[in-house]
Formats: sequence, C-alpha cells, structure tokens
Amino acid sequence: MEGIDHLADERNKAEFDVEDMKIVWAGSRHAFEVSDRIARLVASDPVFEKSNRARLSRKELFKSTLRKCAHAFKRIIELRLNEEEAGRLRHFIDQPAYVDLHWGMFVPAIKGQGTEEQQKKWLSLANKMQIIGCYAQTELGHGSNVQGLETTATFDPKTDEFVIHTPTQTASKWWPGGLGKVSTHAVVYARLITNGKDYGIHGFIVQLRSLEDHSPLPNITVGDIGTKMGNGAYNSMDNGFLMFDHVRIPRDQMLMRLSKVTREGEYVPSDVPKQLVYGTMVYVRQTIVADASNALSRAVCIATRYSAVRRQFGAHNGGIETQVIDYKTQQNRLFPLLASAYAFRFVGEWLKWLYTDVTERLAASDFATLPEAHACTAGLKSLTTTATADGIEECRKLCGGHGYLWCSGLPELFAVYVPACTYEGDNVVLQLQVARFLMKTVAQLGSGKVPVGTTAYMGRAAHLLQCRSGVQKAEDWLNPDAVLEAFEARALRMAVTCAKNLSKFENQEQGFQELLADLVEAAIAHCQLIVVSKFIAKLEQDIGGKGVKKQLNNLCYIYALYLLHKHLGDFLSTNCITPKQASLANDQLRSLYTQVRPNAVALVDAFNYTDHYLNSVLGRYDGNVYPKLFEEAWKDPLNDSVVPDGYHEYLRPVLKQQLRTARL
Ligand SMILES: CC/C=C\C/C=C\C/C=C\C/C=C/C(=O)SCCNC(=O)CCNC(=O)[C@H](O)C(C)(C)COP(=O)(O)OP(=O)(O)OC[C@H]1O[C@@H](n2cnc3c(N)ncnc32)[C@H](O)[C@@H]1OP(=O)(O)O
Ligand SMILES: Cc1cc2nc3c(=O)[nH]c(=O)nc-3n(C[C@H](O)[C@H](O)[C@H](O)COP(=O)(O)OP(=O)(O)OC[C@H]3O[C@@H](n4cnc5c(N)ncnc54)[C@H](O)[C@@H]3O)c2cc1C
Repeated sequence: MEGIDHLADERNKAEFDVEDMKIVWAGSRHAFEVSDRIARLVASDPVFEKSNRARLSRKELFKSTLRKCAHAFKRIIELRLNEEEAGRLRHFIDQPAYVDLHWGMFVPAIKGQGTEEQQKKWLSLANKMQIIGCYAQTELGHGSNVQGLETTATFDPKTDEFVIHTPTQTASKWWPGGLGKVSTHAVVYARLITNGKDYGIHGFIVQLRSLEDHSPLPNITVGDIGTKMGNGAYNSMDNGFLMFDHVRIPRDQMLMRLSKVTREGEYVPSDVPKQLVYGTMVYVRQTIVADASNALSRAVCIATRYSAVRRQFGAHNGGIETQVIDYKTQQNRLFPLLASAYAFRFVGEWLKWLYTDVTERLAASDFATLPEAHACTAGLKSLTTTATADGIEECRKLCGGHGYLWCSGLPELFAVYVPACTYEGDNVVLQLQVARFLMKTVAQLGSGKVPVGTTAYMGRAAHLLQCRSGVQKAEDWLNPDAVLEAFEARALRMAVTCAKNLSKFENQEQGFQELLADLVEAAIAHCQLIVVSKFIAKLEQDIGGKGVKKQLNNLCYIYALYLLHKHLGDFLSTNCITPKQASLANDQLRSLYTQVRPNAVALVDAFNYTDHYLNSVLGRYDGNVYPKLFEEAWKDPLNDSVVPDGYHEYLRPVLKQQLRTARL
C-alpha cells in the first residue's frame, strides 16, 4: 500500500537519535546539509532518472551519460555550485562517466606534476571544460608494472618537440576511462628518451581529438575497448585504446614540475623523490578509500531494510513469520558489514587528513612521511575495496532470490564496484607494497630509528612479541586496550615471522618472491589494525547526540571482534590469544548483535540515502517491496506482449512437432 511505512515499527525501536547520527556519518553538519540538498536536487530532476539503465543498449546508455553530464554542467553553472557541491552532484548522479577521470585524475595530475605556468595554461581550460582530459597510463601489456610501460617520448632538439610513439601492439594504451570516445586531451605516461638515453616514465599532455569536430588528430588511433561486465554498470564509461604513430608535441607539454628537459635536450633530474611522479595515484587511492564506505553502506542499507521486511518460517498457530533479520546467521553476515561501512567511513576521514598532511609537508620539502602515505593509501585502498566488493555480493545473497534481480540494485552495484579491486593498482600488488614497507620497518628495529605513525606500535616490539592477552570474560573484549594489543601483537608477530623467514634466503628478492603469500597476510593484518585503531580513536572524540556514541561503540567492537573471529588462525598461531579467549570474543560478538538488532534499520537510515540514489526495490525507504517488485516486472519489455516475439517462428513449430511425435 502506498503511503504506509512498512518499516515504522523498526524505526520506532531505535535507541538513538538518527538525525544526530546522520551528522556523524556525513562528517559535519555542513557536509550533511550539502549532501542532503544536492541528493534531493538530483532525485527530483527527470534527466537524472536511472531506473531503466539495464534496458538501454550500450549506445543508448552512453548517449544518456553524455546528456546527464551536459545537464549536470549546465546546472552547476546555473546554480553557481561550488567545487564541493559539484562533486556531490556528480556523486549522486551515480553513473560512471568521463567527468570522473577529468576531475578525478586529469586535473589532479596537472596540479601535482605541472609547473605553475603549465597549471595556469591547462587548468584554466580544463576547469571550464574547454578541454576534456583522461589519465592514460596503463597499456595492453603492462598495468601493474609501471616501469615496464613501452610508449616512448623521444626529444627532438631540432624542432624542440617530443615524439610520442607506440612501438609495439602491447604498448597501446588500454583501459583509460574517458579516452574511448570523449577526451580531447590526455596525460600520457611514456618513457622519456633524450640524447639516446632512457630516463623512465614521465607524464606528457597530449591532444588527441580536434576541438573543432572531435575527429582524432593525425597519426592517432583511438577507440573504445568494448563492453564490460554487467548491464548498465560501468558500461556508461568509454574506457579506451590509443596508439601514436610518431605524434609530435611541444617540449613544454612534458609535465615539468618534478624533472625537466632543457631546450638543448639535457635531462634535469628532480631534486625531490622521483616517486612523486606517482602522486596522482596516491591521491586517487585516498579518494577510493573514502568512497568504499559509500558503496558498502548502500548495499548494507538495501540488505538491512529488506531483511526487516522479509519473513520466512517460524509461524506458530497461524501467527506471523520470523523477520529474516532475527536469524543469528543473518546478523552474523549482515552486522559486520554494517560495522565495516562505519569503520571505512572513519578510516577514510583519517586518510584524508593524512593525505593533506603529507601534501603540506611535501610543499615544505619534507619527504619523510611519503613512504608511509604510500603504504597507507595502497594498503587501505586494497583492504577496503576487497571487503566492499565481497560485502556487496554478500548483501545480494542476504536478499535471497530477489537480490539477484537487477531492480534490487545489488547486481549493478557489484558490477560497477568490483573493478575497484583492480584499478588504481591490483589489490595484491598494493598489499605487497605495504609488505615491503613493513619489512623495511622491521629491519630498522633496534637500529635506533623509532617507528612513527601507523608503525609506532612496532617500537613496542619487546612487549608485543611476548605479551599474552589478559581477557578473562566476554566483556573484557570491550576494552580498547585489550583489542588494540591483540591486533598489534598479531600484526607485529606476522611481520617479524616474515622478516625472519626472509633472512634465511641469501638473495632477499628471491626470498620475497617465495614468501609473497605470507607477506600479503602480514600486510592485511597491519591494515586491519589501522582500521580498528582509527575507529577506536574516533570514539575518543567528542561525539554528541542521544545514544549515538553507544551505537558507534557497538559497531566498533563488532568490526574488531568479527575480524578476530574471521582471522582466528592468525591470532591463535601467533599465540596472541588462547582458544578460550577466542570463544569469549564470540560470546561478546553475539551479545553485540543483540544490542544492534533494534537499531539496525535506523543505523542505515543514518546514511540518508534517497530512493533515487539507492535505486533498489528491496531497499525502499518505506519497505513496500512486494507490490513494487510486481510493478518492475510488468515494466520489462518481455511483458509488452502476452505472446513473445518469435513464437510463430521458433516456438509454435516445436510445439506442433511434439504434438505429431506424441500421436505416433
Ligand atoms: C572516487 C574516485 C575519484 C576519481 C577517480 C575516478 C574514477 C576511478 C575509476 C577508475 C580510474 C582508474 C585509474 C587507474 O587505474 S590509473 C592506473 C593505475 N595504475 C596503477 O595503480 C599501477 C600499479 N603499480 C604501481 O603503482 C607501481 O608501479 C608499484 C607500486 C607496483 C611499484 O612498482 P615497482 O616496485 O616496480 O616500483 P618502482 O616504480 O621501481 O618504485 C619503487 C619505489 O617507489 C615507491 N613507490 C611506489 N609507488 C609509490 C607511490 N604511489 N608513491 C610514493 N612512493 C611510491 C616504492 O615504495 C619504492 O620505494 P623504495 O622501496 O623506497 O625504493
Ligand atoms: C574499470 C577499469 C578502469 C581503469 N581505468 C584506468 C584509467 O583511467 N587509466 C589507466 O591508466 N588505467 C586504468 N585502468 C587499468 C588499471 O589500472 C590496471 O588494470 C590495474 O592497475 C591492474 O594492472 P594489470 O591489468 O596490469 O593487472 P596485472 O598486473 O596483469 O594482474 C594480473 C594478476 O597478476 C597478479 N600480479 C601482477 N604482478 C604481480 C606481482 N608483482 N606479484 C604478485 N602478483 C602479481 C595480480 O595480483 C593479478 O592477479 C583501469 C582498469 C579497470 C578495470
């Protein structure tokens, strides 16, 4: 029935103030108000309709994406939206598009790697979208191994130009978003060659298409790489291929903030770490961590509301059946994901702070925290995207059969989200970067160099390598010190074990390759510790609102104790806890589930998602699921006619044939 809130009973059960929790989730009252206003703006604009996305052909979907982007740009200008508001507008439109790469990578790459003069020239064009850019790094043959890229940029001193060339098929750029059909320009990563010497990978601004008629410029071959996983989903994006046949660009289109090539062709190396050429990736990884909680919370919101609506079994004497959310198995799968959504929100906030801090330090020529910023962004990007992709799929299963329908919102969300485990660095490759950082830190223990920041705990190695958990009863697992010590001891012991095993190899690199799987496990343990510790740190902040802190406390310990339960092998094999303590952690976890249960729907309401943004029949705010499932079914093109197209050609003859056979 329209107008009835089928989840009203659930909402009435809440023991905290949802409006206050909305502010905590958003990060500030200001952030909440901006998000709320812009989400409503998008939801009320028919151009941003998306409920029929799965039924569009790729061409129709792509054209609708262009239309949405153009309309968004028009609205941004008409309403004089600022950068923050424009970013929220793109977010709530919720359709991957070339603009994501233009604003998310092309502009940041120029800001980070261009000289002041280059920024002035290119950003003034890019900011007005008089040019549209993408980030062209990955090639057909190499993505993870950036040093293995083959595209060349050879300096020609006669003309003061670089010659950009694709020497082999595997050197073709392949994957850049926005490249296939839209971008007029790209930041192209290529091997810089001058005076016959290869100086490695550098960034160059290259024009790809005419600003008059959009045709590719001479000697440039460009196109879309083809349809990707899922209906709708990431297919609104024109991921592209690109080949250069000796394309010439002026010397001043090399991004020269870090290193330079002079008019004479002399290479002037950077006086700052060469890794800064990877700076855009650090920036984007940080934004991907912040975004993980958006995707996970969205799936959890759908699964929680539907789990409260859905009833199966348990009716006695004709009574009402059990809401599936009341099954402990459902809670054990759903509530850790709810807790993870909040955990990733807070670690994302912290990572943003870390990124801002390192950026300010770099500007003051302090490079000391760059390795840690790289390890944190790489490791947390890997951890949060893996957990989010797996979590979305788990939410689909939590919704039973109906979760598999496109209109549940979950299949498309999964298909859009899952490449986050690959782009901006394959998640295993990124954890190996963390492992290298940890092995270096362990090697320096005892050298007098005190580990700081997220590795500060390693400085307490003497204690952490021999301590035993003091937990004696289930409630002891709600003590932050007990939880932190267990996670710190586990992370340190795993890292030290890897370091010891590495030292048995004469050739360290060979040893590293042999121990890759263990190293990844140690890196994950370190990253999980970061998330747990940042959640605990959040609880130490001044958080107001009726009952809000209590709920966050419950979620924090669900997150930590669920991880402990899931990775019990690590905690037991490193002797950080005993089997009895593990069992107490489980008892505590069950008790926390019971405490969260009456608040579950309100905890997902606190995300403040509009029905437009969720785009899910199962996750509707009013819980009116069943009539709406029917409405969606009737909209399917197969139901346009009672007898399907093809009946006369293909179905009737078969049925007639069967009749004849049956008569024989
Ligand atoms: C909300 C999102 C907003 C906007 C985006 C919109 C949409 C997003 C959708 C899709 C966009 C996708 C874009 C892309 O995918 S772009 C391509 C991304 N590609 C990668 O991520 C490649 C992954 N590979 C690497 O990053 C590196 O090559 C790797 C880290 C694997 C290093 O390999 P290698 O061991 O060969 O290292 P070297 O290059 O020799 O360097 C070693 C040295 O450098 C340090 N290092 C490495 N990376 C960084 C870094 N980023 N920052 C700082 N330092 C770095 C590394 O630790 C070593 O240090 P040391 O041991 O001291 O020598
Ligand atoms: C949707 C999408 C959008 C993208 N957008 C862009 C873009 O805008 N611009 C751009 O430049 N690129 C983009 N990319 C490319 C992306 O960055 C790369 O695909 C990504 O970095 C992974 O690299 P790869 O494909 O070479 O994987 P590979 O490295 O070939 O990975 C294959 C397997 O090998 C394993 N592996 C590789 N190296 C190691 C190692 N050293 N140790 C152990 N295991 C290893 C990996 O774990 C993985 O299992 C995009 C990709 C996708 C899917």
